Amino acid sequence: MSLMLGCIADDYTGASDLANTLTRQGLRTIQTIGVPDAGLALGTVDAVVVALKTRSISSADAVARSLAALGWLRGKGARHIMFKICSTFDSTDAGNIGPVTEALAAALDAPVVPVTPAFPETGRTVFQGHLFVGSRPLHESPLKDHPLNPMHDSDLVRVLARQSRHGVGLVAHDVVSQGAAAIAARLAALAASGMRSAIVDAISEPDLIALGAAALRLPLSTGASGLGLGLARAARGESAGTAPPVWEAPGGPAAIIAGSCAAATLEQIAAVEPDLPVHRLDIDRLLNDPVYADAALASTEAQLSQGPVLLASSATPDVVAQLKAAHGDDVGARIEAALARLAAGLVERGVRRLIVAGGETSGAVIDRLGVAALEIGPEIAPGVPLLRSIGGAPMLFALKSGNFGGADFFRRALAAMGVAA
Ligand SMILES: Nc1ncnc2c1ncn2[C@@H]1O[C@H](COP(=O)(O)OP(=O)(O)OP(=O)(O)O)[C@@H](O)[C@H]1O
Ligand SMILES: O=C(O)[C@@H](O)C(=O)CO
Repeated sequence: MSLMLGCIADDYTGASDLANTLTRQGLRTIQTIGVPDAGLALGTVDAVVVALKTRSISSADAVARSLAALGWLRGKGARHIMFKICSTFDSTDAGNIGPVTEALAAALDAPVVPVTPAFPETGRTVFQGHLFVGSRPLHESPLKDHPLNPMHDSDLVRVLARQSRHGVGLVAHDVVSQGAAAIAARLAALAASGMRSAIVDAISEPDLIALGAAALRLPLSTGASGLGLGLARAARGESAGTAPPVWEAPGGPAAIIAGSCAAATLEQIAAVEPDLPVHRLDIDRLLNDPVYADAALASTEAQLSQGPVLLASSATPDVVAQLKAAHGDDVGARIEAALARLAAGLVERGVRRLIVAGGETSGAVIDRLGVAALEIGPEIAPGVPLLRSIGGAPMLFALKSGNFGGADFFRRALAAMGVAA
């Protein structure tokens, strides 16, 4: 059986966000962690999202890993490839959205690649090539303070052009609003004039549905979950979707690990603090004192038998800036590794329901736990589904993108896992 859609995601929370959207649009979807081993039983699926951790690595590595994922998806007969990026276009001038898109396009012989991070359900819209987060342009949103890739330019044609070897065009909203045929004609005209990719405006679901129909005729598209919605609608027709599965909650305690410093995550931690133990980690000690992590784990043990526990490195932009100045630019990666070790320690202590906040943090944790693939369950919040591991003793997960979810996200996620907080 060939796949309707083969997707390559540049981080793990982004992958589960896309898998959630595809599932809700009626495509049977699974998320794999990296390129699967030959032994992974796929079952009958319409779409596979291969989750990579390539958003913040060197562009050469990101290209190599994405091409490996492409090779596997083509082996499964994927009819269209979507490269899933962040709805806030998280990247630097060195990449990786441009280099990976161009490498995939070359491998697929794609004449032009439509690119849009629009995801109106979570407030991300693109108009005249400018990305808005809610009512603010990207460069005035909290993304200007991101610890790994602060975003200082809202003009995505300009941002993508700085990362690309070929010209970048724009399919503006006046064209998008005329529907799929008009979008396809504009993309073909841009290709004829030498452009190899184009930012596509989208401010609403009808825009995304029109874009999906135009994009599906091409071999490759790049975007966030809104593009996924459009592609799924086009691939699947007007299907009402499949009912989300109901899973029996595994026994064992629940815990939350937060490595995201996004404004939404900070608010979510504060909101749950009156109801459960919150360990705000001392980053200097976490990075430098070999016994600190063990002591932190030991102090959670008695608490875990009473209810969920939250361990957080999350900090405000001023504290993040101080830590980067004191420890260097790789402080983020070192914190991720420390949080992943803590997550493994929690699992050794019986935790079977785990919520992780932050895409890079989720990548480090899921890799450390050796999860091979994930099934997609009911939606907890827009862009965040409940997940169940495939292979081995099942665990439940929620992998939350930094800026997703309302103030009560952790309570909702725990409830979805059968835990009262
Ligand atoms: N106190 C801190 N100081 C500096 N960096 C931190 C601190 N706590 C966490 N970090 C790092 O900040 C980065 C946060 O990235 P992560 O992707 O996990 O969250 P996010 O960007 O909010 O989420 P997403 O990518 O899903 O939007 C990680 O590299 C993490 O280790
Ligand atoms: O698109 C988004 O915003 C998310 O799925 C994500 O990728 C954040 O890491």
